[in-house]
Amino acid sequence: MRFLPFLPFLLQVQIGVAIVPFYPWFSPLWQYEESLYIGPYFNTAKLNRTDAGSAIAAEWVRVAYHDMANADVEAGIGGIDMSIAFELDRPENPGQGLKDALNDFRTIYTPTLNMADSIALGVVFGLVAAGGPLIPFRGGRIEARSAGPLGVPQPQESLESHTDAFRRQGLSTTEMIQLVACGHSLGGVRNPDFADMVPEDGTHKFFDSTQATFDNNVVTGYLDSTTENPLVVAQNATFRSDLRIFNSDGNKTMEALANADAFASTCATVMEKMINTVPGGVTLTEPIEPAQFTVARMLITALVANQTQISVTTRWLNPSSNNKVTIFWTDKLHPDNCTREICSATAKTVSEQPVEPASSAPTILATINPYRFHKFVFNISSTVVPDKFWFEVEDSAVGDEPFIGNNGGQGFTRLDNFDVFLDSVKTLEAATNDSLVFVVAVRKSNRPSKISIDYVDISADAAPEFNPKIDTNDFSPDPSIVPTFEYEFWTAPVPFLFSTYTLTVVRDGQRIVLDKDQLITDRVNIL
Ligand code: HEM
Repeated sequence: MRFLPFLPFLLQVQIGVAIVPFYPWFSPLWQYEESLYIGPYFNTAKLNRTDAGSAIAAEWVRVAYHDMANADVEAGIGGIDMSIAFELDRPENPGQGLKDALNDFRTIYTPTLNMADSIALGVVFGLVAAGGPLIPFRGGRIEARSAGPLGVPQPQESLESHTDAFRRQGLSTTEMIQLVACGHSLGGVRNPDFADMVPEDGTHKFFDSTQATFDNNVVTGYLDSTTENPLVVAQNATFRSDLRIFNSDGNKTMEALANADAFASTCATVMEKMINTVPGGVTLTEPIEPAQFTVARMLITALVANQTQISVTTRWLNPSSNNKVTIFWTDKLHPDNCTREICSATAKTVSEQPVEPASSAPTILATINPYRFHKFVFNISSTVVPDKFWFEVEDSAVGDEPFIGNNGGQGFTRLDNFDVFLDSVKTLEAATNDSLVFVVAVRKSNRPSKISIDYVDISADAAPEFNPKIDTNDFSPDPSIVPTFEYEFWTAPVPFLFSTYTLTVVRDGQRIVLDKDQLITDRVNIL
């Protein structure tokens, strides 16, 4: 499977006097930005999973710490790299919570937003969703392929062993106290995992009374001795690791965290340090900022009357009330016929945030960064070969001249000028069958020799357990679907449980790879 080249640097555009980041269409940076601020990959409905007892955010934060905790920063070994997926049978990693968290990330896997980056993003989303601070997200983590060394601290260990472990992780004693207090703001201790501390079958003892809210009650309850945190008040003193850690500097650090604002900003700093701890040789991107202007969801449909329908959505940050967007395109075969008047369309529908279901983390991020979406739906003749799209945004924030959204000068192109596109997906009405049929439209005048789909199979038997697996199927012409004037239709089966896919088109010995974002369809045909 081939993906577009990685661009670790930050590109910029000027809006009025402000310089804002720009992420090229379909680049990994563009995918990170979409994941962070809109969330089509990182399905945040998972934050509302109800089978956990603890807040989902607690599971996401704990899995990140357990992934990072065996790091040896000086030796450049370990960090956030998903090695935890290979370490779940160790006594230092007990609990269904770690597995459930990894399962959440596995089902949204893409090669860019891989398991290691998802573990880090889970902390960003988890904290915000629990009312905590927004920490910057950098992408670029690399997945481990095997287990790392032992090294996750356990409650029965001594203070000295904890201090050593945190030093190995690159954290001072003060940072150890801060990170433990911040982490233990969420969730608690579970009976099946630590029956010595929580003896009643199937129960939890939370670290504080607000286990789903990221606040400093865990600190204030400890300081005024009202806490029921099992790691402070466990009957068996051996398990009181939080107590030993919290008072290891005479409570100086805990007293500073008693101020709610100081707690939020300190936690943002140490949690960011935690998720940015990566193995030597891994370079993270700059923090992913909200883009000023971006384009998503280009849907293409072959209509019977020799027309192709295009639907595409743009997103504009901090819109003024007079904000208006127009789309333009070129026609590769008949450029002279394609004037500004003929080859342009205005937005059909306009929507403001929030676009995601209530209470999901991207909604919160989007509230901080208000967007306006413009959706275009228009038809062009199927004989047109559109090789470039661009947008003009009129908005008083950018002055009298419109902002030209042309993807850094390249235009928004599809690599194959609409010669192959995903037209629809066939499925059974009840989602009980085990495969879908992908239908691609193929321009008859430019038939490829081969079309295949690589998809990430996330069915439960992937091995190792949380490691997504990539499978390939070939398309073949399907005479049961009536061709249009320009297009015929090819089909290939894909199992229900996939997270992402790319299409490879081979023509004249050349391979063109289109990824999922260039291959979206809203059309689902019932078989
Ligand atoms: C000496 C260090 C630490 C020890 C001994 C320790 C110990 C524990 C224990 C025993 C549990 C209960 C787990 C279960 O019942 O399944 C727990 C839960 C948790 N820990 Fe820690 N922890 C430490 C550091 C941290 C750090 C640094 C973080 C994050 C920054 C963290 C985040 C969490 C979270 C969020 C939970 C709740 C999980 C849930 O409710 O599902 N811990 N910890």
